[in-house]
Amino acid sequence: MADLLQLENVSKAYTRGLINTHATIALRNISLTLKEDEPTILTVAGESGSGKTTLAMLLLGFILPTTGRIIYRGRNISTLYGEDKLAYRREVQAVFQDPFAVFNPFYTVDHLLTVPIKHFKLAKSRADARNKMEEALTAVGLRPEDILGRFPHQLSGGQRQRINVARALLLKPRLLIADEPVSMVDASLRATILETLRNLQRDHGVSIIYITHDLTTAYHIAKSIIVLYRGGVMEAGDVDAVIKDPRHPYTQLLVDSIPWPNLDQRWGAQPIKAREASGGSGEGCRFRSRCPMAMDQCASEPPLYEISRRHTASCFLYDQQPEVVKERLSEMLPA
Ligand SMILES: Nc1ncnc2c1ncn2[C@@H]1O[C@H](COP(=O)(O)OP(=O)(O)OP(=O)(O)O)[C@@H](O)[C@H]1O
Repeated sequence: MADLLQLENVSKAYTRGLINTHATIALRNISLTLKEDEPTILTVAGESGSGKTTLAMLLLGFILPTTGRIIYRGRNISTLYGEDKLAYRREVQAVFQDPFAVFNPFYTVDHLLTVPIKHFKLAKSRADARNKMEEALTAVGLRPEDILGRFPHQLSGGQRQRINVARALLLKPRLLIADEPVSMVDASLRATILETLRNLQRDHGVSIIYITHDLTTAYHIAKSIIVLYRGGVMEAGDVDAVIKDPRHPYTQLLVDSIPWPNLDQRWGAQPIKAREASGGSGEGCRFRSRCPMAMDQCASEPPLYEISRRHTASCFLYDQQPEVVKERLSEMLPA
């Protein structure tokens, strides 16, 4: 089976200074393979400075590796020119962290979507262009009639990020580099965007490299994971296995640092009672020992766990302040 993408011992050093040169090794000896006929979601996880964005920049061809090769469908990307380079630019798309940054506030959404259509000559006529925009918006769960004609400030952060995904989808990419796509989006919208990405992989055959510092969202959507630390791969494998049973101390640290409200903690005189103890099953949730919600009683609004494999990342309690957790739990749990 042919490889879609292959990284062979890729390293990247940034050098500065002319006489006393100083090098920062941002990535060292990274190797990975994605198969062409098996669209998948691979997470690249790591703390700040571990080399994640450098990897994204390399994959998008914005910078060149210092050593090693990036092979896309059999071709070294640093040797692509002309039509081949254009095809690579079309087939490998990106969604970045900031859903606001790519929008020009003076233009409507239509403009953002029309530019790639024109640049890559994707449509034969205006009507065809309009159909393609509508198809892409529908594929990411947006209603074209609600979205087209609007200015960026008239949209929510989650809508803007899904429009970014739709823009990528217009180009029928084979590979999507999603660099922290949900980190600037409200917690309640994260699951929707992650679900959109998963649909892209499942229904449109797009492979996704999902870059994040957040292991819960990685666990949520990815099949496999590589964990970066100071530019090197610390651990790699099936996401379930790596997160449930991290072998490397750094991965253990990352897993242990997943924030979660301490439900043993007492606020005031009243202990927080686990709903599990009062009959809920909690089945299906990885954090059921820590979360008081049973799956059928999970109070995420809307009940996001339904679209997630586990309701960890999408649980609205996930990254709330203790005061909010206290308030919401007291509303939901029996006294
Ligand atoms: N243009 C550059 N010149 C010099 N050093 C750089 C440059 N870009 C990144 N670095 C360094 O390379 C290392 C990896 O940076 P990178 O941005 O890839 O990390 P990251 O994991 O994406 O971090 P974050 O999550 O904070 O964005 C860091 O030590 C960073 O300081």
